[in-house]
Amino acid sequence: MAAELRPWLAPSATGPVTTTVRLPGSKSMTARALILAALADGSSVIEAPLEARDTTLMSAGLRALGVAVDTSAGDRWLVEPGPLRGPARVDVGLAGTIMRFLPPVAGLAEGTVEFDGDPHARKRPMGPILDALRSLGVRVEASPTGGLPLTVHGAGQVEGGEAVVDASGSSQFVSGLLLSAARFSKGLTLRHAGPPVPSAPHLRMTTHMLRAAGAVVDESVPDVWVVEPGPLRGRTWTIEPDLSGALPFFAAAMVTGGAVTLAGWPAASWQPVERLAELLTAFGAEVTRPAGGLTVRGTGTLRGVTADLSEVSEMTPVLAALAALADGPSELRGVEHIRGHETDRIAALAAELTKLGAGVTEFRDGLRIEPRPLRGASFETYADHRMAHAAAVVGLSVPGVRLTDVGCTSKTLPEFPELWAGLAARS
Ligand SMILES: O=C(O)C1=C[C@@H](OP(=O)(O)O)[C@@H](O)[C@H](O)C1
Ligand SMILES: C=C(OP(=O)(O)O)C(=O)O
Repeated sequence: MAAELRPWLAPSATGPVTTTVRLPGSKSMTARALILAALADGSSVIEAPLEARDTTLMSAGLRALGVAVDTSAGDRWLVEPGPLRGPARVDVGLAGTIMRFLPPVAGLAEGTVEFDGDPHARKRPMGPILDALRSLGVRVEASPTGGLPLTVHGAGQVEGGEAVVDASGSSQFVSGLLLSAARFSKGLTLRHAGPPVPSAPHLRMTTHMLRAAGAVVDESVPDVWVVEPGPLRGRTWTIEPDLSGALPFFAAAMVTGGAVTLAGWPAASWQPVERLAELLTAFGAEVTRPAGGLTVRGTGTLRGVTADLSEVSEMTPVLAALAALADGPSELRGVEHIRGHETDRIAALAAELTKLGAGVTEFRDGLRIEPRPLRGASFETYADHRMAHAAAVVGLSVPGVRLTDVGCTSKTLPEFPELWAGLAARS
C-alpha cells in the first residue's frame, strides 16, 4: 500500500552546516544479510540493520516463507531459518532488492509464492532474471509485461546449473541469482551477455558476503560467476552505515561550505567509498577518513564535473542536485538503466531541475546540467526517496523548494525529514 502523500517545504540553510551524523545501516547489506541468514543452516544475528520500508518488507516476505525474523530489538535482528514453504504472498513495495532477491528463494520453497508491489514496481524490469530462473528449472508465471505481479511455483528445490542473463538493466539480476545459488542442487554458473552490468560494487558486495557465509565463489572470469553448491553458515553480520543514504548529508556540507562527518564508518568497507570520494573531490570537496568516521568538507567551491556514474548509479539524483548548484556545467553519463529505478530518474531529474531553473539536456544514458540562477518551485518526488534527497539538497540554498511528498524517504531512511530539519537548524 502506498502511503498518504506528505508535502514538505525543504528547509534552507542560513550558514555552513558543520555536524556529525549517525545514520542507519546499509540497505544493500541488510537485504543480503537477511537472504543469506534465511538460507543458512543455523541462526544468524544482524547487528545495526537498516530499519526502513525496504528491509521491513524483506523481513515480512521471508517470514511469509517460513523464516523466523525477529526485529523487535531494533538494532539486533535475529534470524532463524525454517523449512521454506508456500502458499505465501510477498509485498515488494518499490524495492528492487526484494523483487530480484526473493523469487530465487521462493523457487527453493515448497508451494506457490505470489509477488506484487507498488504501482511503479510493476514497471520495473524483471524479464531477464525470471527467464534465467526458468532456465534453471523454476516455474514462474509473470504478468503479460514480463514483470510483477508474478507467481513462483516453488518445488522445494532448484536444480541450478548454467544460466545466461542480460544484466545491463540491473546488477540485481545477478545478485539475486547468486545469493540463492549455493542452495541450488548443482550450484550456479551464471554468464552475463549484453551491454555492461552497472553497479559493479554491488556485485562485489554480493560475492564478498556469500564468501563470508561460507559459499565457494569464483568470479575470476569477467561477466561469469560460479557458486558451488553447499551449505551457508549462520553468523553475525555487522552492517555498515549506508553510504548512499549519507550522500545528501555530505552534499549539505558541500553546498553550504561546512563539514559533515558520518560516524561509525569502518576502516574497510564494501560500499564504493573510493569512487564517491573521487567524485566529491572532483566537485570541489575535501574527503577525509578520521578514525571511525568519514568526513566531507565543503571548500566554498562547487565545480561542475564530467563523470561516468555507472558504479554509483543510485547516487545520480543527489549528484545531479550538486551539479545544478555548481559554478559550471556537468555531464553525468553511463546510467541509462536508472530509467528503471524507483522512477525514470533521468526524465524525472530533467523535468524537476528544469522547473527550478537549471538548463538540462537529457541523454539516453544521463544528463547535462547547466547551472543558472535557481528559484523555488514545486518539486515532484515520484515516490522516489532519492528524488526527495535531491530536492532537499537544492532547497538548502534555494528557498521555496516544495516537495510533493517527503514520505517516500521511508523507503530507506524514515527519519530523513527530522534529521534534515535538525541539520538545517544547525547551519
Ligand atoms: O544490489 C543492490 O543492493 C543494489 C544494486 C543497484 O541496483 P542497479 O544495478 O539496478 O542500479 C543499486 O542501484 C540499488 O540501489 C541497490
Ligand atoms: C535503485 C534503488 O533501489 P532499489 O533497491 O529499489 O533498486 C535505490 O535505492 O536508489
